[in-house]
Amino acid sequence: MTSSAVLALYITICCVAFIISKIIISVLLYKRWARKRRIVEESLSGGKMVMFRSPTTQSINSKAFMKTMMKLTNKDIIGSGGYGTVYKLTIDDMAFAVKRLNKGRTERDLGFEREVDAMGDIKHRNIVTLHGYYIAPQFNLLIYELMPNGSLDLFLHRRMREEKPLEWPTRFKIALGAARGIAYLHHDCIPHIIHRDIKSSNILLDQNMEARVSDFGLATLMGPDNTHVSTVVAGTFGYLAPEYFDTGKATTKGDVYSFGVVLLELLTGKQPTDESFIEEGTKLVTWVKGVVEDRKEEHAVDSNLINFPVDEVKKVFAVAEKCLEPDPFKRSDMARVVKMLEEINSQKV
Ligand SMILES: Nc1ncnc2c1ncn2[C@@H]1O[C@H](COP(=O)(O)OP(=O)(O)OP(=O)(O)O)[C@@H](O)[C@H]1O
Repeated sequence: MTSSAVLALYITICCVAFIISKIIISVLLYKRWARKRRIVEESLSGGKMVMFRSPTTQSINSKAFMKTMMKLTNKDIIGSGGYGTVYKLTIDDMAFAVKRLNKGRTERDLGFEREVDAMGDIKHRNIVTLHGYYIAPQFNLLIYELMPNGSLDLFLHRRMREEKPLEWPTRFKIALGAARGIAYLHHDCIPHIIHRDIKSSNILLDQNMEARVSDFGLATLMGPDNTHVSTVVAGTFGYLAPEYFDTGKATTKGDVYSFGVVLLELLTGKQPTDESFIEEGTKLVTWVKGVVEDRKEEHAVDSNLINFPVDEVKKVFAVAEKCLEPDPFKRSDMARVVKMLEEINSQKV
């Protein structure tokens, strides 16, 4: 074969290979697109979307919402917990936090039902708003308002180096707001609601750093004549009231204890399960108790707090102690806790 014939053969082979590879890539891309479309259609077909009526959501089209939902990727994840993954979803310039719970494990399905039952009717400035939900054969979604400042634990314990620590007035505002939210659940909702998982990662912060109680996956509705609800022990280690381990009974006083632990986090900047406590064979609640008894509260205050009103901080330590009273009958209820914090607030100079 002449050299020009060889060259022509090479060029032909290259062209054919190029065209075949293009065809293969196109087929693969088409298959991927078709699979995605099928997933969207399947989830849209068997599912039911419910949006609660509100000025924010009335213009939202469920199909468009679900299509946007299906396009979310790992980049859109803003958090994840024991029950699901939380994504940020923006549609028509409105931002939502969408919690996706894969179906299959009964406790997750129960968590979803509890959350919808407990939160469906709640409207309170210190409780995160549930805008709606979606039920499909493979998964469930909970659609919340997005809290731009994330959760309190991020600010207290998982802060980036360059971020400023929370100042005392903000900490106090968060404490009072969270207390009002929990008191509303205990005293004003009918039936009363026990949250059962009060902790700093379930206190979210809006654009003004106002506290909003969230995550009602363990919440329990209390019948009108009940004082407690018997359950298996659930909740988060470090926040559970001592009597809960013995009795397995969820009561509003259990939430008060957990709120006391959150107050200690705000005051000391320490996590209830801080490694240093485990090494010393103690825990945050016991350590603070000793410090308060010795009247040395200043030594326990978060070292990130440079300027703080000593008297006010001591009074908040005293409120925390009332929440952490080991005997639930002697422990204050949430209405009393709000009152004590409001009194401290009104005495500010
Ligand atoms: N409405 C929201 N707005 C902004 N961020 C949110 C919202 N809801 C949840 N998040 C973020 O997602 C994280 C996970 O929330 P989720 O309620 O699923 O779990 P958790 O409370 O952290 O843990 P667990 O479920 O194990 O108790 C939160 O800590 C928070 O940072």
